[in-house]
Amino acid sequence: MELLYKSTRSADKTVTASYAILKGLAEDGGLFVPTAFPKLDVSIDQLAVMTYQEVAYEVMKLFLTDFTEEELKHCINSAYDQKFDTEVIAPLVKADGAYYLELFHGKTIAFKDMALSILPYLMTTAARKNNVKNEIVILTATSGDTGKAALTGFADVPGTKIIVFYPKDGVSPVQEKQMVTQKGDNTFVVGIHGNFDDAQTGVKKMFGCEELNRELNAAGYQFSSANSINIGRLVPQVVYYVYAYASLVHNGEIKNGDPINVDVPTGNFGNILAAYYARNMGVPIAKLICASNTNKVLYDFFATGTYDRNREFHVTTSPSMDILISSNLERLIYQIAGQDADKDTQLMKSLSETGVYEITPAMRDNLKDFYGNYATEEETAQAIHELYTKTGYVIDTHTAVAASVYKKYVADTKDTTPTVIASTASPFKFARSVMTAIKGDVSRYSEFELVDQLVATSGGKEPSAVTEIRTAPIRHTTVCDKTEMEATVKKFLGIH
Ligand SMILES: N[C@@H](CCOP(=O)(O)O)C(=O)O
Repeated sequence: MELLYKSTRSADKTVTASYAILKGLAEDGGLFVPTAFPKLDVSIDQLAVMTYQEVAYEVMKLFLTDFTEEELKHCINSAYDQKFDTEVIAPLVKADGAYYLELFHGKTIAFKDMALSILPYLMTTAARKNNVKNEIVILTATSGDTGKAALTGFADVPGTKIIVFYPKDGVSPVQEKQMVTQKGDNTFVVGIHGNFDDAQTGVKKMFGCEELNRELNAAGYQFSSANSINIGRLVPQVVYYVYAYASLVHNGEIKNGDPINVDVPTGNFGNILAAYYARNMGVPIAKLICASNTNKVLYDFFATGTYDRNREFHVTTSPSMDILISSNLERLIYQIAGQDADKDTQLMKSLSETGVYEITPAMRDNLKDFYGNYATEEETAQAIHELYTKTGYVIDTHTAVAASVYKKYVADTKDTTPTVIASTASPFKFARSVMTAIKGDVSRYSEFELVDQLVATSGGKEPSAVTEIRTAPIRHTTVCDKTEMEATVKKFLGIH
């Protein structure tokens, strides 16, 4: 049966999956959502003996129904074969009573690779299916991880250009070096004087600007997105939650049907939303634990029902989560409002005009499966230190936020349901913060000296993503004000 998509902000128009992927964001500014959640049509026992690629097909075929079996399998195999440094693409590591789902074994050592390895294939297939003649310009905002993963995925992909905006002073040194050394004639990287929210707002503004889109089309271009606002980013992320559950069953850690909790370090709300989608497909996920850093806008939202971004923005040691406007929350809002596009539009208007919205008591009732909490900077470092001291296992700062919140969750609820913590990035991306947490003051060492120390401390191997950037030449030096993003895009594309 064909699954169609509609915008969170308009009730009537439906589009195909491939169209939604091509557009990235709906014309009315809303996010594309499936008109219904498909249910898994194979059993968990069957999934438990499948490879990651096979599970990916079983999940994605239900969402991307206008892709043929051959097209989808080609996309999946091209994305996941030999691009990950472990045999198991998303291994589960048990440590201190939780299961860490390591999602960082792709080329850029962050969970974004799980979806951005496949998005370019989905995008080019979608372009072919929809007879797109324009070149697709992938506009991306990043707080550190999406940028490099998207650049790597789209570099030199024919028919595409990719432009990434990142906060100049808001990412880790490794994250920045990964991006500014990116090769590929179709890649553009821009540091902005502003934070991630400024970058994301600027990108969304360009998507919605009719005049700019007209000029772009006249020059033979059209925009799309590599952020999780694009449904083509979200669907591949659903896969690893299905896979994690099936793996726990396969490994005898749980029995088929037993509930699990999922705990996700959260910024733009895409990763935890993917777990929510997996739950709606039939995966027995009990609680969705939303872990924030000191930018705790989501914690406050779950606690009060009011979303309020009018607050101080903190630059933290988990920079990928330094976000006050969590775009994907809109998809959840739409769902808990009973798929009411008018209600969603009203709340999003309030968010953009005042920075605040409040959901109704009925909507709050629909949030019962979520638990929100946050970790301070001190608690984040403590989580890394404690886990390392107890088990020798080293986690990055974002995963540590989730680990710390998991402790709070257990203390609050006494719930002992097996819990999967999404381990979203390699500790090597945040060597300074991780080594500081483990060893104390390491300010006298350079970033790469700390990488060396981390190899010794973790007993691991330096990821090739880090080795590559040690000596790689800087290729991107553009920096602009947050108000100059559109002009910068036009300059790159030669539009005057
Ligand atoms: N954490 C992100 C911010 C953008 O999130 P996305 O999942 O919507 O791409 C980053 O690392 O850039």
